[in-house]
Amino acid sequence: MDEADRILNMDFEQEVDKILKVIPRERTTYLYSATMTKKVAKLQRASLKNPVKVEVSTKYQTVDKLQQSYLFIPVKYKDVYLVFLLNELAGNSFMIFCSTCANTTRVALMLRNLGLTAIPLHGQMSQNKRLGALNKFKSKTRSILIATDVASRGLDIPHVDCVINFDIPTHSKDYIHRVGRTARAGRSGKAVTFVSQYDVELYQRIEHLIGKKLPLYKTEEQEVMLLMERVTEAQRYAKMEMSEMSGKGKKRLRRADACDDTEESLGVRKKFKNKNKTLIT
Ligand SMILES: Nc1ncnc2c1ncn2[C@@H]1O[C@H](COP(=O)(O)OP(=O)(O)OP(=O)(O)O)[C@@H](O)[C@H]1O
Repeated sequence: MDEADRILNMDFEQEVDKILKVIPRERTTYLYSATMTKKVAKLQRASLKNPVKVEVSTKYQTVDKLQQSYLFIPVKYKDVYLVFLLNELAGNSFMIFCSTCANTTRVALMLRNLGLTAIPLHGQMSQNKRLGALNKFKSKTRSILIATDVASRGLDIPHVDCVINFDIPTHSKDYIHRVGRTARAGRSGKAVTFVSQYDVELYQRIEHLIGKKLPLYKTEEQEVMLLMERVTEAQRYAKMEMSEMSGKGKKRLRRADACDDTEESLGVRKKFKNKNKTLIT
């Protein structure tokens, strides 16, 4: 059972029970995770007999080649700092994590309005669309994947250079999984976590979990603010596109993946495209 601590959560109760019913009682069960649960109630669900635990380390660790930092910024400037960071680190491929499907879509639209090749991936998309998004990112047709925690585990895409926690993870263990999407198998990578005035406690929990204090990602505020006007305009168009989509979604009889149509050309984007130059050249 891979990502066992997640699979043994009660939200997978029905699926796990179904599987346990059809597999042999006499078996060897292996549970894997970078963050294995110690909760007996959860482990009981895997029906273990005489369990043996093997661990690489007693504390949660991130790899040495992962360069981690954080940005402490007011919540209202998160978008502009994101655009700044993507420009500063241009040429890399990014995984950006958001906490909700709606924010994933919004950020993707906003970045696309600025000419950046961003694609969303979240749980409200059909499996086909999820695979499509993933393939575009894997084949480097898109250099920015914006995802919810649906993409925080298990994905092995070696070329990911940088993980950005745009919304801080609410469960600090998810931090370990998210940043583990880069610096895989001996490669190096970067992870930057956005910390707003509302995230301080959650951030402290993360530092406690990984057992180290991370450095601040250095930026010049004046330089970042130069982007404000263009970002504000891109936000405005993204908002219009979001409401255009929700209208469209209703017409389509609530298709589950309606909010993923960021790839389809919408009237709003066409109007905007001519006005705005690509930020990353
Ligand atoms: N012994 C090894 N030597 C070199 N590369 C390896 C070795 N074992 C695995 N790899 C490579 O490391 C990458 C990560 O492996 P894998 O996806 O199995 O990791 P994982 O521990 O399941 O990661 P996660 O749980 O974070 O998704 C893969 O590209 C795999 O080919």
